[in-house]
Amino acid sequence: MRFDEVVQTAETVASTRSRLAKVDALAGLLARLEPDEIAPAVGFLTGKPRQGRIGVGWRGIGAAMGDAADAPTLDVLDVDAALDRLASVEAGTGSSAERAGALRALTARATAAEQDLLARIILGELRTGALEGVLLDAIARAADRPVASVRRAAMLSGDLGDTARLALTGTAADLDAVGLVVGRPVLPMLAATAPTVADAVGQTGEASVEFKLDGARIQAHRRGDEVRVFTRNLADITHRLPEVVEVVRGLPVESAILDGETLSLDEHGAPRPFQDTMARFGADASREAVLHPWFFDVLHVDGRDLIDEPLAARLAELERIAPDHRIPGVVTADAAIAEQVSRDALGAGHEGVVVKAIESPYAAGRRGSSWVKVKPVHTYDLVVLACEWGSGRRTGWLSNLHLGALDPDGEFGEPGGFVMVGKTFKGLTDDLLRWQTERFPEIEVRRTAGTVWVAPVTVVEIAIDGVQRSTRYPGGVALRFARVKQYRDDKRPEEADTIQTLRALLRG
Ligand SMILES: Nc1ncnc2c1ncn2[C@@H]1O[C@H](COP(=O)(O)OP(=O)(O)OP(=O)(O)O)[C@@H](O)[C@H]1O
Repeated sequence: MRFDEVVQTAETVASTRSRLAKVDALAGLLARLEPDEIAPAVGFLTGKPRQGRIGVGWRGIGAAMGDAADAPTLDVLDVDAALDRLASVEAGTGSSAERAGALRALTARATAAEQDLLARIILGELRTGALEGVLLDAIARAADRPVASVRRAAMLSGDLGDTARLALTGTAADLDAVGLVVGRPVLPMLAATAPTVADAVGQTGEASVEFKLDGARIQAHRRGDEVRVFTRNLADITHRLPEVVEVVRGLPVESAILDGETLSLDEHGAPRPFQDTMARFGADASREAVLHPWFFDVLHVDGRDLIDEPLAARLAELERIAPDHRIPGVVTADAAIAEQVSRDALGAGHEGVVVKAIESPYAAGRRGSSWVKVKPVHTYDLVVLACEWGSGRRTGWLSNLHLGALDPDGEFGEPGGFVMVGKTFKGLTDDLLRWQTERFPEIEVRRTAGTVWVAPVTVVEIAIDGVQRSTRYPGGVALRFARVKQYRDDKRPEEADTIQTLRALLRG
């Protein structure tokens, strides 16, 4: 298939608000793909190429976008092969020139619309949070399979392209046979939010009310002596967490998949700031903080998949295999007892609680209502749209952040775009100022004397005291007393909080 057909479908999907029309366009495209084109095309549509990170940034892309071809000639497999070449350039002397050459060879054959999509694929910058859900429907439609089967396979394999290929080319039984594989990460189950613990328990009924530790999500897989640890986004960080690997290797099991949180504690056992934990996940990992794993779920033990078992059974297994590494919590249906757990959690310096329906299965990759988090401090994940140069003590540093909330349906602009809701320079440490002054020019899209506008790819967690109506900002809402808590490298922009969530606070 011509790459241009993928471009046109992506344009159709972006230009309509109708979910049905999006599914129609995508299902039509999927049905026309050859088997070996399916996984690459799904990678193009979701901005997550099969090859993973390509290693070309904004500057590299800008430099490679010369004259465009008049007519489309590229095939899906041409682009896939070119991305293979780009991704396989080894870092080292001459690598950027080699990458630039390979990229220019590709873009020279692309039309202007194709170049545009290529840039966004390579930067992984497609706004596709909502699109993945639509794609699941489209795959189900094109393959004539139940959406539930497609979703389950996608969540358990963590790979939408592979799932599409299997759905479209295999039998229904092949799709249903996709299960957990020890060593292959599963999309984690996520939590909804409630304003109070009583509301949360009202929603779940009898629940495991657990401390919500403010660390980083980990998924640990063990087979024999081999242990692998993955992040919330399924990146393999085994080599960064030797202490966690040791703990998992010491458990009395042959194989297991565990879900939990890791964080560092100070000498009194109180949690250290989230940044200390995240520093260990980053490229310049320091070894100062020792990380402890705390597990709250178990998905597999010794050949048995547990994801369809009720939480009560999974917790019993967890107690059996890792009693010393369980997250603190209490099983109760009584709101007063649950409130006490929350007070204990906050008293010990943690974020709040997660209230989990005791009968619920593990819904991989879903933010359902079986898990409900309650955090007294309001924090929201927003996206940096621009940054202003500081003054006074901050002269020479990029300081004041322009913050945007996700607008998934384009209620205030382009679907999947971001709506500005406020600015802040509060809460920024010198380390963060230094980091953003280095980082933002790398993702700059334009600048004026005082401000650098950046690609909307950086997620930052912001604490606020509330919101107020605004005539200045297009979404009609502005943050009150916003301050930076931390950058969330483990979140993608399409996972940011939405403008609708912030607007709902106006009513609250
Ligand atoms: N006991 C617990 N059970 C589940 N998740 C927990 C627990 N303690 C801490 N967490 C963390 O809280 C998160 C649950 O909230 P959610 O599913 O909304 O993820 P999130 O989008 O990363 O949220 P947040 O930004 O609040 O951490 C998990 O991803 C996990 O990292």
